[in-house]
Amino acid sequence: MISVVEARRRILAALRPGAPEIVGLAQAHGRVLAKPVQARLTVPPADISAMDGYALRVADATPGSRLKLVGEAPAGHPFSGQIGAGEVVRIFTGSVIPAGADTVLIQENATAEADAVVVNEAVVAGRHIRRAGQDFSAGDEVLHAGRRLSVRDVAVAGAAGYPWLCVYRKPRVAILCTGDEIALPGEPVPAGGIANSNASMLMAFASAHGGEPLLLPIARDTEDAVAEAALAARGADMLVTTGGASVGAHDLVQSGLARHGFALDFWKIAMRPGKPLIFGQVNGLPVLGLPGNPVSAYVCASLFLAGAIAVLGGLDPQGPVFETVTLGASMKPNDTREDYVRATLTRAAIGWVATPLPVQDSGMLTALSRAGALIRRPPNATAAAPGDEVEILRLGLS
Ligand SMILES: Nc1nc2c(c(=O)[nH]1)N[C@H]1C(S)=C(S)[C@@H](COP(=O)(O)OP(=O)(O)OC[C@H]3O[C@@H](n4cnc5c(N)ncnc54)[C@H](O)[C@@H]3O)O[C@H]1N2
Ligand code: MOO
Repeated sequence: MISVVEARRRILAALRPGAPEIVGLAQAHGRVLAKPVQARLTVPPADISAMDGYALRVADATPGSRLKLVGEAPAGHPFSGQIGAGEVVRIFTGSVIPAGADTVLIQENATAEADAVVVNEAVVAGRHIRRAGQDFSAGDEVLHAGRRLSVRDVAVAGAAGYPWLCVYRKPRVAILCTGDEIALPGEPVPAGGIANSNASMLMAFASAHGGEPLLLPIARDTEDAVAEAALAARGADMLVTTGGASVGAHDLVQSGLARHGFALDFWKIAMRPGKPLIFGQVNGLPVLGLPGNPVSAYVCASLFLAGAIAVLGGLDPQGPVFETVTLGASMKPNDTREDYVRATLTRAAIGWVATPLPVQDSGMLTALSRAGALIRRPPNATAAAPGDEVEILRLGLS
């Protein structure tokens, strides 16, 4: 059995991002930039006023002086002339500073008359002026390729003059649930059967991590059904299966895929839950074979599928982010498998406290849903006591 770290390394090393595509700016949110954004515009485009008031020369702005009003320049309508000695132009926030002016007198510090303005407060040179290019200049690389675009990045690209962006395609994640006993939620359940919770869980998971989920029909426990489903997955960027990963006579994922020349990379990892994880390729399509137990499938998705979707979507490989918190209850020594223990996460005076849930069965979805974190127990970890430090993977919306 290989380690969790080695399994992640092998999966991520086998994946390449799909082709880039052009999408509208708002749709680019959450996508990974395939080409850098070089500003088409300079922002601000010229020296502009940050306030409503008057543009003038600082030398004229002595308190009590009466200056001649020679024009008005709203934002978007620059003053075409030049400000001379003793002159002011009415300006507004966003107005281009007229030629000849070197400062701004805010309107609260001036008295407006019909054709003149009286200065009430002294003014400092350059005050309230945003300089041309203060944010960026045309040609500057304002967003680098490989960046996952935040809402703020979308605003930067808009300001830089882009109506669309070139981003990596959302990875298409085909999801295949196997088993004679499962039925889609809402459909009649066979005797002794259960509702297929893995399908919707993995579809939501794939979407939350930037993928485009495609649900294949359930494959019953025959090699034929699995082989047929593998054909249906052609065109996807990854096939994720659940169930049929273990050693039972009805665990047919590998043998079904073998009909199409399945090239196994690894099977079985030193992890609990998630031991029977499968990874390989069928005709160049990466296949991640998750265990059927819903908790095992989820934990494997968190540790491997999230990173896989990220790489397929154009991001650099990166591991899950662990935090160190305080343990809330004692834990027994661990065996040779890396353990991911479902735990509640509470905020106390000492900081975050993770307390293992009493039942750790890998079929217990309610415990998984109540958990706020997975405690990572390294292989062969010694017994732990309340107050010890533990590493956790926080469980958020996904
Ligand atoms: N003799 C051994 N038996 C098992 C071993 C082992 O090493 N030796 N490993 C165990 C471990 S660990 C796991 S994990 C499971 C994984 O088995 P499979 O991937 O083959 O999964 P199934 O047997 O098909 O199903 C397991 C369990 O999960 C339920 N299931 C399956 N699909 C779904 C679904 N889509 N939605 C909800 N629940 C699902 C299924 O009904 C079973 O109860 O194997 C152990 N056995
Ligand atoms: O590894 Mo299984 O995934 O323990 O339940």
